[in-house]
Amino acid sequence: MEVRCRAPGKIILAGEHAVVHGAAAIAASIDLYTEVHISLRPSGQEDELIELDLKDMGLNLSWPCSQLKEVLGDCSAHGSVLMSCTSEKLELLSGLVAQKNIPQENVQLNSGLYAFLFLYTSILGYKPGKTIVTSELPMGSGLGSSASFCVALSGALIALSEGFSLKIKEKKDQFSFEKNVLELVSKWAFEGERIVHGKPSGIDNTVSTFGNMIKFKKELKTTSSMTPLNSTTPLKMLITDTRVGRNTKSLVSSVSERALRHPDTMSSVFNAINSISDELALLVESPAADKAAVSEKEEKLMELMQMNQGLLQCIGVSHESIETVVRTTMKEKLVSKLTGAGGGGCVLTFVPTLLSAAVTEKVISELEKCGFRCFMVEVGGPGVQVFP
Ligand SMILES: Nc1ncnc2c1ncn2[C@@H]1O[C@H](COP(=O)(O)OP(=O)(O)OP(=O)(O)O)[C@@H](O)[C@H]1O
Ligand SMILES: C[C@@](O)(CCO)CC(=O)[O-]
Ligand SMILES: [Mg+2]
Repeated sequence: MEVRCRAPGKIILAGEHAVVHGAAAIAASIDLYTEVHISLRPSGQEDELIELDLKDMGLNLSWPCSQLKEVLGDCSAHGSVLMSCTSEKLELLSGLVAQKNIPQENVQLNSGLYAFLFLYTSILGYKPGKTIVTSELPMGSGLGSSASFCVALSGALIALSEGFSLKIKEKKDQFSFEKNVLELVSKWAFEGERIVHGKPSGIDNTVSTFGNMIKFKKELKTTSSMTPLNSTTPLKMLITDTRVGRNTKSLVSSVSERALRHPDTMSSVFNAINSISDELALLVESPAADKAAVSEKEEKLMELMQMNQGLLQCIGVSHESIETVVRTTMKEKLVSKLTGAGGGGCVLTFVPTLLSAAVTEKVISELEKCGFRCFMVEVGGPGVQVFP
């Protein structure tokens, strides 16, 4: 039995970090994917293994099923029985990963490996199998690499878990999950994200699962709310990867610490970001009948992105490299903001409909001279997809 599943990365148009503290945020999927292929091996043989092949990194790891069972104990694994990783279990998982002597330059991978072992054994138990992962997303750069990894993995595992029927999509060589199964995929991925991030809001796994553009709000006491948005005009975004490494977990906790030091001030900033997301959601869905209306809409959108970037700087998650992108693009009156956790990573630049190709090329060339990598993305494609 085998299955292939892919899930997209994302951009956040407004509201990152504030969303962790209850503000609304707007995110959209992009056309860069993480793909997970799992083939199960027949059980009951000797030397059964759970293997993980991280193709992009050239890392091939495996754990004997018997060892995993001995360390993690018996479990009644099933895709429909959602569970969280306890701190005791995380400790056991870290022991299992530590034995693999991961090269120092890949040490940031550890949390992804804990998430892999947790999701695999919680959903499929100790069934032997080989998982191959490839990704088009730069890892740890703000484009949701962790969420797309967790969503693609959870999707593939659930597709292989007993009792889940997949619906064949008309005319496409592709399967889709029923809506309630999609919700389950997103919830499992959230449990994986908790291992990677510590305190995720859930926006990244939600947009990677459902795709398109969403407005997301984490209700502090109950569950989260997700509203799909229908953008009436195409949004073209230039992404600049500053190549400055950062880690979402530590950036999220640095914002929480600042919020503890200045509760009233930070709460006002989060409220302001919430208003930006509310306004942006209305704006993207508002009709724009002619060129003048499109330009007016784009001006407003750029202003909102600019204000959001200012507030992100104010909560301490910008970075010299991000400010360089903001200044460089501003020379051509283009607005940029960080996306995802900030601290380096990727920056979004809105590309207005009427911007000439010559100006776009000039901006890209200046950014690349700074050592950054630029690429265009399609905004708002499909979410998780599963292939037989
Ligand atoms: N393809 C992958 N294979 C294994 N682990 C991965 C993969 N992609 C991401 N990860 C895990 O996720 C970590 C990066 O997650 P992190 O949340 O810091 O960045 P991001 O998701 O790219 O950005 P953001 O959360 O700001 O959108 C990696 O260090 C690794 O542990
Ligand atoms: C920084 C953050 O707001 C977005 C990361 O893409 C964290 C989260 O919401 O989980
Ligand atoms: Mg992440």
